[in-house]
Amino acid sequence: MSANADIDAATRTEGRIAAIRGGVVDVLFDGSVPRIHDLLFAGDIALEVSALIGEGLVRAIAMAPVRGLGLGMAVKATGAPIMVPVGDAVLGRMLDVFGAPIDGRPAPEAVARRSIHQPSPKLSDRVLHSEVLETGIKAIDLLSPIERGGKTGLFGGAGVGKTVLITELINNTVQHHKGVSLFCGIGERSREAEELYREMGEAGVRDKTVMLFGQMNEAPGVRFLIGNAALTMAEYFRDDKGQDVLLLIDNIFRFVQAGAEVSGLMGRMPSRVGYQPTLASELAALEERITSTRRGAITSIQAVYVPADDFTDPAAAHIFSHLSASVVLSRKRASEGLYPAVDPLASASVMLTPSVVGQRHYDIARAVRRTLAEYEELRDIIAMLGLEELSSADRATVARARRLERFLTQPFFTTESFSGTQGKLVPIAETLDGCEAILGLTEFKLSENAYYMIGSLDDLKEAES
Ligand SMILES: Nc1ncnc2c1ncn2[C@@H]1O[C@H](COP(=O)(O)OP(=O)(O)OP(=O)(O)O)[C@@H](O)[C@H]1O
Repeated sequence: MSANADIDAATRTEGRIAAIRGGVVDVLFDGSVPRIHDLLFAGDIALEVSALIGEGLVRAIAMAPVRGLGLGMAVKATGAPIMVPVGDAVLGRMLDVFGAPIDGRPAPEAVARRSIHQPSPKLSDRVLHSEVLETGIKAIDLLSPIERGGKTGLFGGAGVGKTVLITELINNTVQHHKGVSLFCGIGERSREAEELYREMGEAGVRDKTVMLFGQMNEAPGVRFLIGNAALTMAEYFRDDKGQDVLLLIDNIFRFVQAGAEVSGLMGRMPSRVGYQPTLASELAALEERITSTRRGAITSIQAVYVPADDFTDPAAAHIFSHLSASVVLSRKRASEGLYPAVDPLASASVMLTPSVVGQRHYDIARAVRRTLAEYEELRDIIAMLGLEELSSADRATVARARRLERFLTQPFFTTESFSGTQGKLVPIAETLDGCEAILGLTEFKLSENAYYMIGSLDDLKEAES
């Protein structure tokens, strides 16, 4: 090849649209061909290269509705992937997948930019913590303690309280968190984004928080990549500044769903239950970046929508396998008004061992679970024969279990406006004392309802007097 041809190829970075199918655009380059993940522009519509077909043809995903595009239109290759701003300048801001502001304020100036696609840390760089992040939420701290530097999932079907719980966790933990917090909204309602931005401002924590949104009205490409954009910013705080990062994601299921949409648009054959064949590797690529290294920790809390309340759903099952703690929200509890609707038998955490939480906590948590499990078994008998047919020991178990169930409900700060009850933060020591006292009850002077929506047992005493 002559030197001339080389120069020619390097400068000829313009292609033409060869096909448009939904949000997928094929572009033909007759000079140098862009690489995977390169950013292209057709007018002002951004496209990300996601497959190289051969003979100059690349397949790209549109990051916005493709209205106005036509065959033969010119496409510019930028020669680089999507780059987002990193650094302290993004703190206090609400940004999109390109790191552009969506809070109505000017773009952060003079900032370094990094590609949203980064490898995950090497296995040898990763560290394991065995420290618990206390949330002040009784049911979680007792039964499914959150690992500092680990990944926790909040699982639940539609409308069982995932968003309320994640907002409450922000309220309870962001203020006390020493490092920075990052909120990543994927595929949820835009209204929730606005509410959160306002709440963060009111709570006075916006200055150490970054909020990124790729909401449900946006293109699948945006929803698919917004998590990567958030992680690039989180990695900067972890690796360059050595800070601890609290990463909240609502909702990681929407990432998998966006991947399925992209896969369908790309013409790939779907796999189990209609999901993309690449589900496991796509999810692992994102989840493996959420790790703690010697330089800093990323603690992530991820809301996980469970389609049709089916926990065997491939997306839910795959997400589950990446987590160190899972808080499962149950529809049955929500329908009984037992909020937060944490299912005590299905929720679990690797932190719940005597060596991490201590023998007493471990024993109390087991006793609570056992009592509730026994009550579950007795429910059928009660339904068929009535409570009177039970032995007095079983009746006492039922009485204790129903009081425990109610004691594990809690008024939230974030629901004050519609529940009318003041929110309560309960230290784990008081949760343990309360559960221990209820487990030891032999006489039941107070009604079950006395235990409903209180903080610690001290509130009970107030109600008594
Ligand atoms: N802790 C709580 N206390 C009182 N009410 C609650 C609580 N959690 C949830 N709710 C009720 O349940 C409703 C749905 O909660 P939320 O929006 O968090 O559900 P979700 O699981 O995120 O739903 P979706 O899948 O639709 O996003 C709330 O609007 C509220 O009425």
